Amino acid sequence: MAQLSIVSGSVGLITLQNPPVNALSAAVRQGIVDTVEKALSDPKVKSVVIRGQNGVFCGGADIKEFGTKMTGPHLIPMIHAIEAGNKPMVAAIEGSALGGGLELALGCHYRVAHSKARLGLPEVTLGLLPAAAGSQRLPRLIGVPAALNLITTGRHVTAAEALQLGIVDQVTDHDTVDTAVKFALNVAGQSLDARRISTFPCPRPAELDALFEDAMQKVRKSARGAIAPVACVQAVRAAATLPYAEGLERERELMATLFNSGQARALQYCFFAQRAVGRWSTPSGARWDTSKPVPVPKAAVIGLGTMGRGIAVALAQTGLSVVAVETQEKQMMEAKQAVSGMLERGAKRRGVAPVSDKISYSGNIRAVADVDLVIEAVFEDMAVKEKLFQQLSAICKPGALLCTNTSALDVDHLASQTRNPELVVGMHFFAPAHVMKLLEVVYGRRSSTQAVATAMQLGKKMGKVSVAVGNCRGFVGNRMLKPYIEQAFYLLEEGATPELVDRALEEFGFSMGVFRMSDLSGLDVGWRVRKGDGLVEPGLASGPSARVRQGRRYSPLGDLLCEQGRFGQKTGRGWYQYEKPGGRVARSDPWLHSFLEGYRARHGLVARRIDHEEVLERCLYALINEGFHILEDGIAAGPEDIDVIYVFGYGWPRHRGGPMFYAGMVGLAKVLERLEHYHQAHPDVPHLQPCSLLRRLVASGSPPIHKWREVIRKLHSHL
Ligand SMILES: C/C=C(\C)C(=O)SCCNC(=O)CCNC(=O)[C@H](O)C(C)(C)COP(=O)(O)OP(=O)(O)OC[C@H]1O[C@@H](n2cnc3c(N)ncnc32)[C@H](O)[C@@H]1OP(=O)(O)O
Repeated sequence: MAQLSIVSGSVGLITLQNPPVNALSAAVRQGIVDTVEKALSDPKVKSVVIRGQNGVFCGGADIKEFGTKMTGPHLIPMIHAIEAGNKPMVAAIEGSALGGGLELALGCHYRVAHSKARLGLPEVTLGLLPAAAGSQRLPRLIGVPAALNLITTGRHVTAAEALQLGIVDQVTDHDTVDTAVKFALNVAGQSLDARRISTFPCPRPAELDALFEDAMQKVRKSARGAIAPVACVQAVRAAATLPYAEGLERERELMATLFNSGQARALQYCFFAQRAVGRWSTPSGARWDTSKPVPVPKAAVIGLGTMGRGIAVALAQTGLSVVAVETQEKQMMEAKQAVSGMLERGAKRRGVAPVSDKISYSGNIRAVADVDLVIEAVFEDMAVKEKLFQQLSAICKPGALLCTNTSALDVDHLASQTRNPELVVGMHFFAPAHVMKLLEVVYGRRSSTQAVATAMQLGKKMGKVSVAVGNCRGFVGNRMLKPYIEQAFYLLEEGATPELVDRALEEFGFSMGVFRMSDLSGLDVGWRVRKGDGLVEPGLASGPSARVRQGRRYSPLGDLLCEQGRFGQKTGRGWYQYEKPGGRVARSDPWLHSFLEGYRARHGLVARRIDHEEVLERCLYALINEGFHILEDGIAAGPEDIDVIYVFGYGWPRHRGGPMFYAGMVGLAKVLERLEHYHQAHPDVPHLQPCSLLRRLVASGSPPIHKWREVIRKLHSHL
């Protein structure tokens, strides 16, 4: 899967052939070994250009091969043979040169890149390090600080930055291969002594120890328990402190540890899961590859609160004309200012001009008459939304899609308020909507294939990871969050503190524990929902019935805090205390601790010692159990959809793969056994009762996650 031809009389042109990204599969590696050998031994060939087919240099090692038995030549000796060869080798980089792709290019003596190319060593994002000598060559080429930055973050750099850093020798706007061939003709016959990066001494910055300590501290802080970034620092340190061959050996050892870690498997699973959700399907038979989205040049956002502002910005940044509607004057004034600030900051970050002219504002809902798609982001109240959908149905042009940004309400009910329910879907964004990558596209019973396809495509255009999900209370993300939060409340009743619960979850890898998160998003949000559900009963201060609602265990702790005006960060008090309303730094609050003691005393609850293991098992397994119910109900098409939603929308640590992948890693039988144990201890908590799909999976031998769909399919065919 690599071909050699001779061009311009004396240049050997090697073309990697493995679409779509020319990943370095065993066949491609063998092809490179063979063609390089041929080119080096052919007296007609004076210099060589290596390029990739179809405008992509190389996307790196073939990730699909990672879980399989290694066959074919190894990358390190293959790249070494290129570097050690006695004819100049020039990498012609178009599209991407990532991971093993860039390492291959670093083995070449020269690199020419197209101005639109992207280069990087993203192995860390797959739980690995650049172990085809990338961790040893890159610091020798561009210095330790820059190499540390690229290798520990995995970020892709533009060709311009690569030139500035010294990764490439030339950038062109013209045909890359033609330019590289000319380059190869020019350097033919020249000495290669100064071009073999592995022979370069690694620049040793002053204060080397301090630099690495600082780098280590930084990655430990941001890695949230991921081990690959730490190993990356160690590998670069080896480059800076050891001779090349010893550094290479250290790279190999570190890689072996990472490769066999569950984290690498989890991160590689996430890579493919993120792509799998794009191949969506619905129970009605609608599919990504057979449905046709309609173009959406003009959209409207209704309601310019926090969510509406973010959505308007995200749409404008995608290039759509946006009509932003807000009926309250004060809110409109604040929104205009906030939106223009967001657009300016976004433009500055991306190095482009702000797109303020893309948004027009109106206080009149009739302004949406000619748009192709409306996203409603008004107050989370069914009566308000019902009325709005009735109005939209009358105002909008025929065929316009009506989307709701509700985070939990019934999309079918909203659709029933319109003349064309097939044009209604949910587009559930996450705050801040112009930043967060996740979008849940909620199809209702009557949503047309075209409506789902259009919302999915718009999400993709907006740079979102869009997941198609069915309609139910809370959809996927928020439905699973409910039992998780509920367990956290129960743990407080039983003797835990917010600090203990949050610490356990943050050590697990969540960006924020449940109580810090609740303080950030506002306790009043859940309070309003519980009120709407008829769960809040302020009169019931004590006695056993105070902790039972609608026939099941209920914790009124959140309601009690709200009754005290403790809404979290915005009021300066919640589960923690803050320096002032709007403060960000959570501090332990003695008031809260004595409040909890008083609460337990009032309800005859005796505090017991609760450890991190119990916090994790109860909170996470309750959430996972709900995930199995969601699969059983057909609300998510597969476990990947749930995992992507949790990783991109809920701060689930990516190196743990998502809740469903994590359940598989822990062992489904263990998850089942612990749920049974906790349900026995808390029979009044239905969320702890193991889902029958989990039982069925365990009974069928706990198949690997990619086989779950078969079990689910069988289950559905029996229903
Ligand atoms: C040791 C480890 C070493 C030496 C490594 O090299 S590890 C691999 C390092 N490389 C990467 O991490 C790059 C991964 N790929 C990407 O970032 C992107 O795919 C891309 C920037 C190269 C292209 O992006 P895009 O154009 O948006 O396309 P997709 O991401 O959708 O990918 C298209 C299909 O190609 C599959 N793919 C991509 N890269 C690889 C790979 N390295 N190995 C195997 N398969 C790869 C990807 O899954 C898509 O497949 P489908 O989903 O369409 O089936």
